[in-house]
Amino acid sequence: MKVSIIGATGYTGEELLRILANHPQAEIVHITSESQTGTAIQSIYPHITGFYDKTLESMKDLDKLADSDVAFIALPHGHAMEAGKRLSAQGVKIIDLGADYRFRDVGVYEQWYKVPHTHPEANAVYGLTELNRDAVKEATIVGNPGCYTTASILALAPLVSCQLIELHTIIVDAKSGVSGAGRSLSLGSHFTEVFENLKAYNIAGHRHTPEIEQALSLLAGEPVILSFTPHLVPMARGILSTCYASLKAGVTASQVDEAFQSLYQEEYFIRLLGRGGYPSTKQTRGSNFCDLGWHIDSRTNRVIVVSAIDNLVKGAAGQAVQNLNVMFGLEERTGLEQAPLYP
Ligand SMILES: NC(=O)C1=CN([C@@H]2O[C@H](COP(=O)(O)OP(=O)(O)OC[C@H]3O[C@@H](n4cnc5c(N)ncnc54)[C@H](OP(=O)(O)O)[C@@H]3O)[C@@H](O)[C@H]2O)C=CC1
Ligand SMILES: CC(=O)N[C@@H](CCC(=O)OP(=O)(O)O)C(=O)O
Repeated sequence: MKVSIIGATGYTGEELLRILANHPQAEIVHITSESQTGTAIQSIYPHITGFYDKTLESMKDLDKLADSDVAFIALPHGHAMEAGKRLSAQGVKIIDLGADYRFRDVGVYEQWYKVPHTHPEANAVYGLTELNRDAVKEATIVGNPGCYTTASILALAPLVSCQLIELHTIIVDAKSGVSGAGRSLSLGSHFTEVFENLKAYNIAGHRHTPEIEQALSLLAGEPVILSFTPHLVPMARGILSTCYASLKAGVTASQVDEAFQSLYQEEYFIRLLGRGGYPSTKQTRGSNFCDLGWHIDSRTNRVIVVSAIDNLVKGAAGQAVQNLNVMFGLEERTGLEQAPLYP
């Protein structure tokens, strides 16, 4: 299978290379960068072996990439649509790691991302694999989910689909490592700003809010709106999402347990730590696992679900490769079975 990566110099591009180096069916044919065209990838990311002969090409000559079976796009939002449109018209399957193909209603995308959608006819599938596997199988364009959204939707999906919670009470409180902001330099991700610091940002306005709401609304069969607060933590990788909701009257702890078991017991990448479980980012670091633990607070009648992922793996490149495997009829775990890196 011929694979290209558009935007290979960023963190998620790097992570795709790291994972695909161990994927027996993937042959990397093109990798692109605009700032470092002509540079060998080995000189940028010497820790990855397996691609010593690969040099970064420009995506300006996009038609050259048409010999690929599939292209991963790992660009900032707003930049995937032109490549997606042109390459998919030439029969190349697309997996976009950014936000351009995540929304069913392009009006919602335009409202939150402040960019016109130039490929509204794409018929893209939202690539949260565990919830959308059948559609991903048939997809030609996949909008790979965001990192906070993957952790949060997987945490809340059992409760919403089994109708166990009051939908208007959902609160998502999530923390991310700094690689979630990408590799380019900015004041907010500067070492002295982040080290020994913990802060919330984009309260009541983060762009992952409508993405979580879209997925949960589809599961609920009615509109869901919720509060989402992201935080930046001084670590390189990892997302911990703590999700709260009020239980509907009469819902028991064992109904909550059953909801998680019935949705996820067959899912290799979802590890249920059970009622009373405490997921942590280090237990998933470098892996495609999502760990879930849930608690019932009988004093407040709330359920609290804790979810941990690696933002660059299950939150981006790992899930993208999981989707690649589903789209091409491969065993879903191919290239993704590495254990978390601990401690
Ligand atoms: N980091 C994370 O944890 C996650 C990221 N994502 C999404 O994945 C996408 C990539 O993220 P990430 O790898 O972190 O980002 P980085 O900032 O690390 O990398 C961005 C990449 O895009 C290229 N690029 C930047 N600006 C432009 C431009 N104007 N035109 C063309 N290429 C450009 C860069 O290449 P060069 O400058 O060399 O040309 C680089 O390869 C984003 O949409 C992000 O939101 C999704 C889930 C998680
Ligand atoms: C720590 C940090 O800055 N994280 C990023 C989320 C990265 C991401 O997944 O954003 P997309 O939806 O654009 O893919 C943020 O909050 O914007």
